[in-house]
Amino acid sequence: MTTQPTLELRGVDKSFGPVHVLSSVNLTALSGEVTALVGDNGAGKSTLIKCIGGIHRIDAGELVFDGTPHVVTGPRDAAQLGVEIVYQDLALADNLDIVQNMFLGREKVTGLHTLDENSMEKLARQALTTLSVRTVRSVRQQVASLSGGQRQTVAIAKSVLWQSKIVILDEPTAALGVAQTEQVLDLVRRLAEHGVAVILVSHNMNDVMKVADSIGVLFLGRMAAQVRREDVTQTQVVELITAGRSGDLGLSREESTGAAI
Ligand SMILES: Nc1ncnc2c1ncn2[C@@H]1O[C@H](COP(=O)(O)OP(=O)(O)OP(=O)(O)O)[C@@H](O)[C@H]1O
Repeated sequence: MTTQPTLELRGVDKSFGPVHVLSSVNLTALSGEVTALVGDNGAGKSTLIKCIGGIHRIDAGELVFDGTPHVVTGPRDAAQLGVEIVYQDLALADNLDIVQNMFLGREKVTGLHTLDENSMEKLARQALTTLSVRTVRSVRQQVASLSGGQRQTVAIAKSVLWQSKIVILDEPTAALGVAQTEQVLDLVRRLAEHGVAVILVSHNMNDVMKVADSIGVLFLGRMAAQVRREDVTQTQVVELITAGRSGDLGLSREESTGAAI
């Protein structure tokens, strides 16, 4: 039985003027799975996620959501399709508390046109509970007082609150210590277990091998291969990242473009 991907990229091209950044990129992300997106500096990862998030328009190819091709016209359009990107710098407002951050720009109001604090507080707490988050003491805590791991937790829980279908995490553990990294990786898995298609952009091979179900490797703007995690060793993934091919896998750069997952 084949499962319909939540997101599929088919032959995506993107250039900036004369700079050809993405060439014929294919990628598949399934609901309930973590799809890692890896590649060396400048391979095109950020450009790719910005294309999915509607920040860049693709030049050619298709973005297919739940089986239907869609021209993503901007970030708002992407959000309506259920895409949420959690950037490394998080874009949380330090001077606001957790509830205010989770509802920023999308506040709930009562019939009397006042902020519905009770309902927002309840929903924020529910989102954290859904992900079994126990590290945050109060949803009324100011974000400035949270640790790096707790901030990631809030940013990820926000995607649960807004029922995102595709959550793209950009280097979520880059600034974290060992214990907090473990907590965030657990959270990434739980997010996928809730049926979200998670795309994890990471340079950290330990993280990738620990949580990914599938790994897409970009090499100089081409998808060198997308492979199941259980079918590869870390060494093979590193080879794909650095050389665009892995002899052991029998995948050449040309042959493997769009390789089956
Ligand atoms: N707006 C732009 N104009 C011109 N070139 C760009 C633009 N954005 C990205 N590039 C180029 O596209 C290539 C891919 O960059 P991108 O940031 O997508 O790579 P990356 O894989 O995310 O790298 P890193 O891991 O270092 O963040 C780079 O050569 C970069 O210089």
